[in-house]
Amino acid sequence: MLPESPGASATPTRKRKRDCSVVESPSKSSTPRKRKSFSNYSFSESPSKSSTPRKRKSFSNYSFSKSRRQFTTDESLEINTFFERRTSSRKTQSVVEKEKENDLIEAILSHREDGLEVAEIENKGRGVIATKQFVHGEFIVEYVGDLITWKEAKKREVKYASDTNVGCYMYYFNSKAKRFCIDATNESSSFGRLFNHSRRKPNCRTRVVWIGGKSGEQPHLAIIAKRDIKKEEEMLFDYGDRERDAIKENPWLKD
Ligand SMILES: C[S@@+](CC[C@H](N)C(=O)[O-])C[C@H]1O[C@@H](n2cnc3c(N)ncnc32)[C@H](O)[C@@H]1O
Repeated sequence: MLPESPGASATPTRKRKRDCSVVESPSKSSTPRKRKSFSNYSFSESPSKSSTPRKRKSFSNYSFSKSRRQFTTDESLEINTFFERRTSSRKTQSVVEKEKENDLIEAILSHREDGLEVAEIENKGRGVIATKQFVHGEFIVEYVGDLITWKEAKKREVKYASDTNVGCYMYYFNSKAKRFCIDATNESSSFGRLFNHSRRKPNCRTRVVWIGGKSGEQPHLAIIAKRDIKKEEEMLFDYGDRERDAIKENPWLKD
């Protein structure tokens, strides 16, 4: 039995960042004395032109009175019209998270399975090896199988247990307050069902991804890189089974 790996049901935290729009503040050193109170003025020209000799300027929104040596201006205009408004091109955390989610959905729907091959692994039977590098957080493959209820899964387990030639490919998990199982017992060409277990040094983890379809939204299990993975490494995730009886029967669950 492959129960939900730690954290599989957890909703990723999304930290909100404040809006990155900034209004550039004026540089004090370049400000001529007589123009000190900016809040009363608005200029139609950009700050870069402020070094132009005064005589040549033709400001449309204010007039300069020589006698009083004061500017008068249309005060209804805002200070922002003088200072160039800059908007940061950096993405907020929520935008980055949304893009990652969309990438996962795209990878699942397109059945992405590249960069993997099956190999015989000592004492484990078949396993999956990386044929390319994966970066931390990258989608690797979907754990494909029948999506069934826990009740149905328990029934199937009884049936499978009666045949010693049938291995265990049931992945149990909770999501959105419901309990599910993906049964990948039937042989298929999908790599996900052949990932072996490691509790101590897993390089992959699972993540539940809900995708809408004809029959409504359904959970999918994406296997993603828990850290950077080198070519030739075996792909391993933590099956999460901590039950004493299960460990007694399958001592490799401890490793
Ligand atoms: C989901 S299958 C993985 C693919 C399987 N090795 C195969 O050849 O089809 C799970 C089974 O693989 C074996 N297995 C997984 N991880 C193992 C490990 N760390 N050590 C030994 N056997 C392992 C166990 O027999 C387990 O029931």
